[in-house]
Parts: sequence; structure tokens; C-alpha cells
Amino acid sequence: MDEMFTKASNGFREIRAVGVHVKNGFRICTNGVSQDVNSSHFKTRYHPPFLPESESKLQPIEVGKKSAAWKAVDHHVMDNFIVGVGSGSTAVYAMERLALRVKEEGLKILCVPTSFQSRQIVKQLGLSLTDLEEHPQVDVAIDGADEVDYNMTLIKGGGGCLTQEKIVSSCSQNFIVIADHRKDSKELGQNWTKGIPIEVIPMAFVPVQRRLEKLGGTPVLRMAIAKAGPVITDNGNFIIDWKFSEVREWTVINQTIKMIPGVVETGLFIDMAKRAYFGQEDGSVIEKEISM
Ligand SMILES: O=C[C@H](O)[C@H](O)[C@H](O)COP(=O)(O)O
Repeated sequence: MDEMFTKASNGFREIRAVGVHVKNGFRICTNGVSQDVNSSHFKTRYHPPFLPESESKLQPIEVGKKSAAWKAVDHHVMDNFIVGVGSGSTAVYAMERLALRVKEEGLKILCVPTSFQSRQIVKQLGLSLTDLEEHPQVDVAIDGADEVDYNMTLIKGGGGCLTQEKIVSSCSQNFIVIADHRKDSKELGQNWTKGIPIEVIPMAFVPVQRRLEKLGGTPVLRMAIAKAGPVITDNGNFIIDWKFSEVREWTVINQTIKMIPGVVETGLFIDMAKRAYFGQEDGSVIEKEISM
């Protein structure tokens, strides 16, 4: 495993050396890959077309999601891998790509789902399911995000699946984020304005809301759309969306919120992802990696 990822990183570094000219902060390389020359973090752009031409009927945002998902699956999934499969609309494209690779290349992989949704899709696509009881160590987890800041701190849980997603990604040797370009922010809250999702035990939601109010910002109990009452998570809990008022020290905030009795998990993913793929509307993919 380690050797494989080292090889991949080395491959990127070799690419960096063949730059021919600089445009818009990217070093444009002879092989169609370009890299950021300004950032301390490592940033690569894969130029279109990445997807087959048949994808031209997709909406531009969907092209971005699908390009990012395919790139991540193609780069990071190998034969005999245990793969954590995320939740949400972008993760669906990753699962579809996994199914295609299983069919075309005969890959043998087992999928650990992160929600009822991803478990259903894995089954529908004929992929093989496993769980953390059978495989507590996952080779790679590939999942979407609601927002990703410059430091690769994430907000997740827009679809209410944060707790199982965080458990699976914490068991993964490699956690890869896939998203369309709208999720790529300098600071949290720049593009995602719905707040940080927090999963809470139902009987504790009022005391938790009060404690969150003392931290500043506005905690809002997430209400269901096609059901009376609140959203119920896959774990039978409620979600409070904490609309924060300012950029914070997220590690401290995360620890503070997690210490409130009744809080199950927060949608802040800190120091978990090292690499993110952001799909652009033209089908190109920008990869960001935090250098360790
Ligand atoms: O609870 C949902 C998950 O955290 C999703 O991964 C996240 O909301 C991103 O979803 P989408 O890919 O649909 O934007």
C-alpha cells in the first residue's frame, strides 16, 4: 500500500519537472497535466476530456462531479481493495465507476457503505458488500463533501450521513474527497452557508441547541421535507445545523461540540483527508493534496 501511493506521488513529481510555461498560476506540462506553482499545497489540473464523449448530455455541475469521482476511483482503487463508499450525489458516480471497473477489469473489491443510501446503491450495482466487523481496516474511502477549505478541513453531512462517513474514513488508510468546483473554498462558510451538521440524540436536542447558542451563531433543527417533523438519521438521531458566524479554530470548536452530552458526531472532518479532486464544468479535474 505505502509503496503504491509513494509511486503515485513520485509520478506526479516527475510530471512537475516537465512544465513548459506558466498560465493562471498553473505550470502547463507537455503531457496534458499542469501543476500549481504558487501554492505551498500541491495542486494539479487534469485537462479535459476526462470522461467519454457520451457524457456531453450531463449538466455541467454533474460533469464536474462525475469527472472527480472517476479520477479518484481510477487513481486510488486497486484489485483486492476494501473500499469505503461515501454518500451523496457525487459518491454515486464513484460507485458507478467501481462497478464498471469490476465488470471491465475483473477487479475484486469489497465495499463498506457509509449510509443506507450507499448500501442500497452498492447492492443495486451488483458490487460486493462488507462491513467494519469483517474488515475494520479499509484501504481507501472515497466520499463527497459540502465544503473543503485551504487546509483540507471539511464540512460533511449535508445529506445527514456524517457519523457513519466519519467512522469509515477514520478506518481508511487513504481518504479521498470528490466534489464539484463549488465545494472548493478558501475558508469554511465561504460557499456552504447551511452550517455545520451535528448529529444529536433526540432527547438532548434542546439542551444541545442551548449550548451551541452560547458558542455563537445559530443552531437549527433540520426538518424533513416529505415527512412531518425533523430529519431522522440512519442511526435514529436528529441533525442540528449550526450556522456559525465567523471562521474559528476548527479543532477547538470540534472538540468543544463533541464534549456536549447528547452530541453523537459533528460534520467537521479535520486532518482526515489529504487529497481532494474537484471536477470542473469542462470535465477537467483539479487535484489538491496537502503535503505532509
Ligand atoms: O451527508 C452527506 C454527505 O456528507 C455528502 O457526502 C455531502 O453532503 C456531499 O454530497 P453531494 O456529493 O451530494 O454534494
